[in-house]
Amino acid sequence: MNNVAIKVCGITQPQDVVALGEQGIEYMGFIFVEGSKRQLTERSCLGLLNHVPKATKSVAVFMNQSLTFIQSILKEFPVDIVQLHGEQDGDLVKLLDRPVVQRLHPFTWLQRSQCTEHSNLKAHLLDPGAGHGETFDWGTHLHTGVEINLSKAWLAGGLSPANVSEHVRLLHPAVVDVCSGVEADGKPGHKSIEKVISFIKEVRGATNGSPK
Ligand SMILES: O=C(O)c1ccccc1N[C@@H]1O[C@H](COP(=O)(O)O)[C@@H](O)[C@H]1O
Repeated sequence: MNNVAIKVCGITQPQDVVALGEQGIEYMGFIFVEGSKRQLTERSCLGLLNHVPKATKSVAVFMNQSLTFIQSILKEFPVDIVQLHGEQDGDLVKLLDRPVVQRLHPFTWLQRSQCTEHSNLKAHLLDPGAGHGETFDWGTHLHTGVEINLSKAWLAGGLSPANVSEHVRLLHPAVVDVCSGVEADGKPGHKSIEKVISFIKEVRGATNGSPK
């Protein structure tokens, strides 16, 4: 089986960036969504990006925000990838000068016809929710006879150390993306490194060891 890369999202603490870097996480996500419990400001982000190792790609997450706002953040913070999480964000993909990961609800992705592709679209992120740990019942759809190939897609939605290996074995995504499932109890934006280590172990155990 091909291996699967890991994105840990919703990081707000410099010490978490350092610890996740030491664990060799491939993608780290920073949330600029207004109203999110993990929302970063221009100021709070400054101290975070400096600690991201070269081998790790940084991802800035936006949802239903203006092009002007997104560009103003990108000007200050040279992140590698933009994640557009809103259902209404499709038109922005081609206007950004960075690779874009575009979130789609799994139902939308399964209908395929609605998935317009642009040259800077890096991947679709299949997620039924927005950082609330909401899961999707992929099993039901796998048994309808419709071909499901997630090998280029990123997968999120309530992933955790307890369920990630079954998702990897069942769906073989390119990247598994986790936010709330590896947080310290009752502390949104603060990662539990024990949970992250256990998540990594489950992902690597379900594949061959290193990322794609
Ligand atoms: O985490 C948030 O607060 C958030 C807010 C708005 C849009 C996206 C958000 N998080 C993203 O949700 C997925 C998965 O989250 P979870 O593992 O189900 O909790 C991840 O891509 C985050 O970037």
